Amino acid sequence: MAIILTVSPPSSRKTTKKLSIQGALCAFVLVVTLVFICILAWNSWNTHTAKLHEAQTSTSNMAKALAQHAEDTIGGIDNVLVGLVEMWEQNTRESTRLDRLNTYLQDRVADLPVLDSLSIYNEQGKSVADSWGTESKKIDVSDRAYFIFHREHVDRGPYIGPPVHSRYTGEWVITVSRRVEHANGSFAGVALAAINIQNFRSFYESFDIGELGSIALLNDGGTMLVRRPFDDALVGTDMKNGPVYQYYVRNGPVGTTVITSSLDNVERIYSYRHLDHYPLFVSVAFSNDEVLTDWREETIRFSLVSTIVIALLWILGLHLIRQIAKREHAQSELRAARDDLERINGELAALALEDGLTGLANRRRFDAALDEEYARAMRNETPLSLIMLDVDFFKKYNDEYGHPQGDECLKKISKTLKTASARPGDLVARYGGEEFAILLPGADTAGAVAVAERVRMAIQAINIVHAENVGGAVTISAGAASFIPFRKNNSPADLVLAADQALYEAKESGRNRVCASDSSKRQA
Ligand SMILES: Nc1nc2c(ncn2[C@@H]2O[C@H](COP(=O)(O)OP(=O)(O)OP(=O)(O)O)[C@@H](O)[C@H]2O)c(=O)[nH]1
Repeated sequence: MAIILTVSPPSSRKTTKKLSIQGALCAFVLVVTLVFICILAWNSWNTHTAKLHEAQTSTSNMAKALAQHAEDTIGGIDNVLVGLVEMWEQNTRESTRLDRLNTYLQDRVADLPVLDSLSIYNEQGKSVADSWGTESKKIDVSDRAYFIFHREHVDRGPYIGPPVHSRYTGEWVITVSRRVEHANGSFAGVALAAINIQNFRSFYESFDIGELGSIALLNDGGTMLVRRPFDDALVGTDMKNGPVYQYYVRNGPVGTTVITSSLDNVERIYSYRHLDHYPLFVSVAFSNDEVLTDWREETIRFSLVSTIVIALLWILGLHLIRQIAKREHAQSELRAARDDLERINGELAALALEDGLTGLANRRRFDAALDEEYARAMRNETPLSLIMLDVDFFKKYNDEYGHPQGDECLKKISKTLKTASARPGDLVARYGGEEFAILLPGADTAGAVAVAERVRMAIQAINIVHAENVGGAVTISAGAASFIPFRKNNSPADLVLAADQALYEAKESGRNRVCASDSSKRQA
């Protein structure tokens, strides 16, 4: 027998469910990725802001410290100048005093390493006393800005001039000077302190401001006094139009801003501070690029790690999605296979209880049905009847017409048996060979005999030619038996035996007839 297995396609509901699980997983991975990227961006932005803020705080603190340094330096020197002016004005032109003054100047310069020289010039600009000694007597400073300023201004305050090359050493110096007056208030000369800018340079070099950072000391007129990185050409440069000076002019004595330098085009975070008592201001700057170097490297590192993590997440997610898809597919195939198997099992079970030739219940099913009905009849105390039928002279039929024809004959008889015993609870079975059984639950002997008689006549009526039989057509003999199991206290086998004995009696008494196992026999 060929069994055709058909696999049912997965239902659309399952497909939708599968898609929704995969979609949810996809959405989850996407959300995790986006959250990850947002956290990374947020963290990066925070670090960026913190780094800039940190740099601003550092430059601001440094500007304050350097302004204080300049303040203290200039202040200390100015104090010396104040004393010097006082000493000179009170002891003018006393040669003995001049010697003492020279020594005093040399001692002060020795006390203050930041000082390059201390000197006093008369109203013609000629040196009259200085820390260098006699050689300096030839020096004439009448053309210097500080000399002209004091000659033309009665202001007694300190004057900080633009950087100049020292006429003693040729080095760049920053000059701090005060006016000296005669007793009548007329101009008597200038007391001058020269600061070698190398001192400021060395001091500024000691700070860690990176490769591209800068420190500058400017006067209020925008003239560059000292700058790190040092460039000889920049000393004394007018920076009035520079962005830092312009920002200072607009925003007051203290400030921090990001500006691209007009000198080297480097973008820097600038903090500047004006000195409290002198017309100078200091600016400190860190290169934006250098400030953000660590941040940039960290961001690149984080981004790389995050990219790897996200890639792994996606690989894992896609792998999971594929696994789920495979599992869903396998499950739907399994379900389909199980359904098919159940269906086939049902068919096989039916086939296992069916007679292959006639399609009637087979012997196994008959035995099971007999036990079942027998038990029920016992419970309900109802009668159970059995008809055993046998084709008359069937051996002769086979001999005459051949075995295949005999099969056809059995099929026709089976069909007739089925239609002739039409009650729903009746079971027609092929008992074996050319012998049949009809189980009639609820039927008593009379009913069973009636059914058997009806069947016998029906088979005779289909008139299957059987030359060797009496009447020339196929006939059957039947034996009927009926029990009420409870009362009789017998077994199913007893019912079969009783029906079989009645059948034997029918055969013995001439065939083509029905016999009952009890006294109520009837002849066809
Ligand atoms: N064609 C065919 N013959 C079968 C089948 N089963 C049993 N037979 C034959 O049925 C015949 C039964 O012969 P017997 O038992 O001698 O009985 P009978 O010839 O019918 O004689 P009585 O029963 O005494 O009337 C045997 O020849 C079996 O080979 C079947 O499935 N197909």
